[in-house]
Amino acid sequence: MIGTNPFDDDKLHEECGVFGIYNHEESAAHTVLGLHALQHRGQEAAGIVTFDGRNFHSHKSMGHVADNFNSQKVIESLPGMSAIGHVRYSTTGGSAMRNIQPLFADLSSGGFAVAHNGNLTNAWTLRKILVEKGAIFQSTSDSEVMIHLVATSTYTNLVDRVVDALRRIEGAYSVVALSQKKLIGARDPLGVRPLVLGKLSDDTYIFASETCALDIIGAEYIRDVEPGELIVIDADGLTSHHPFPAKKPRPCIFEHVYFSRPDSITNDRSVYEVRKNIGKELAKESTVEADLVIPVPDSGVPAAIGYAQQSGIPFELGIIRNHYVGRTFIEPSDQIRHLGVKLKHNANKAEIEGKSIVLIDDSIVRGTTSIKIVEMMRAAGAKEVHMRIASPPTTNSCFYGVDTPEKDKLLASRMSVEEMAKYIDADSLAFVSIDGLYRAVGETSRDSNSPQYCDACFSGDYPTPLTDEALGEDNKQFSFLTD
Ligand SMILES: O=P(O)(O)OC[C@H]1O[C@H](OP(=O)(O)OP(=O)(O)O)[C@H](O)[C@@H]1O
Ligand SMILES: NC(=O)CC[C@H](N)C(=O)O
Ligand code: SF4
Ligand SMILES: [Mg+2]
Repeated sequence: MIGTNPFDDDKLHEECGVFGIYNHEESAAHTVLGLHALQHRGQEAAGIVTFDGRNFHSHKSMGHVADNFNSQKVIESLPGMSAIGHVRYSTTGGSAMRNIQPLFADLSSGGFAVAHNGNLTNAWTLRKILVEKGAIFQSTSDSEVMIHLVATSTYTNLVDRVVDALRRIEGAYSVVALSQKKLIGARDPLGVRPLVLGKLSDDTYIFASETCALDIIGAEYIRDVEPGELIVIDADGLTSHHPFPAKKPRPCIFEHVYFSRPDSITNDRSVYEVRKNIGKELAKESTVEADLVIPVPDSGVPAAIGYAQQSGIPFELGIIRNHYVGRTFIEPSDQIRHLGVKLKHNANKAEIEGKSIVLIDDSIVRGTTSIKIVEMMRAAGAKEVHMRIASPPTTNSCFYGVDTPEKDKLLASRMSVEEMAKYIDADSLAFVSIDGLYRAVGETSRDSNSPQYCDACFSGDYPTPLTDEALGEDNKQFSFLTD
């Protein structure tokens, strides 16, 4: 027997993207496009489940959407007028075939598929209870707990059973679910992860993690699914439910900093505008005399534009990015990540040589990117290299569906800002303040009594109980097949 803990891998973790469409002749093809637009949220694996009025169909694959859903044969294997899809970056349960979503099960009420973005903070605790009662789990993913809770709920109607299941889970979830008759979209009571509602025609509805997935299929953005809201779409149209006690929302502020695509609207705000605002706040808080503002592409670009506009220092592309390399933050080993930074960025020497530069990046996580980029700028002849970061120091891990490694691997949890500056060999280093970040999203400051966003990775203030985490690793051992 192999003794491992299914909820403890040392893989890197990030986001996922979800998509759902109801009542469209080309539901699978639209889902492929939607997932392609959400590819930045998860590049490990992708999956689609459709329903054709009689049977469910599924295609899942490790890797990118464009590489695995690119043939007519695959699309034809997914017939039906409704579909849900998922792009995955694992947070709980390894990067394995059996953890690819949507997850599917035959319930007493019929087929049921679920796609989940987020991470449940009591998944292990619930799983243990369910296994003791005889549940046979098929995956090591936290998301599967939801299916078992729906399956074993004593309510008779499917929507009640879903609500019953969601009431028992803690943590973050934006889910889309598909049954024979219904497409369901739901967001956790705090609305930590995003989910939007769109429309293609009078009775063709769409759910997606971000509005960029609506744009790609020409759908109209209607509104965000509200925190704590569950929307059911079926032959009778759309019904909205608010089954949880009302809470002040705490959407993830890191979506604005890094995760969402800049052309998306998240929490009613343009991600691009917010990123530019963060750059402006950063310039106000941490001015420096320099010849050029240089973004660390891609994610540092909007903040660098804001910084340049506010400071009046010219903006130049001093680093060129190779677009055929994925996001380094989410590559699956330290070695590859280190190599990734070199493969990905190159100095535009002609611009850099002899200049004092302000480098702008959105975040420092492990410091892998910063250390290489500063070194690269110096090798290209930069006179001075000042680094400015468009988020506060990332000092805490995320338990809500985003890859931040264990706390001790986060550079800012181990070092002061001065120590980090030395470590990355920058002439100066500064981060935007937490209030500066809140100003950038339109608030006057962070309300410390009742924060408007989840910002736990900067503040350590987790908005939900961390039930599994509190048990400690030693108490969470399971005998389990490795992924
Ligand atoms: O301190 P680190 O551990 O290096 O992580 C932080 C870096 O990772 C991300 O970029 P990434 O290269 O992943 O993606 P991007 O191209 O979207 O900016 C982020 O934008 C930072 O640049
Ligand atoms: N990043 C995510 O949202 C992942 C969803 C889910 N927790 C999984 O690991 O599959
Ligand atoms: S801990 Fe950070 S990354 Fe995670 S949900 Fe909260 S703000 Fe977002
Ligand atoms: Mg980056």
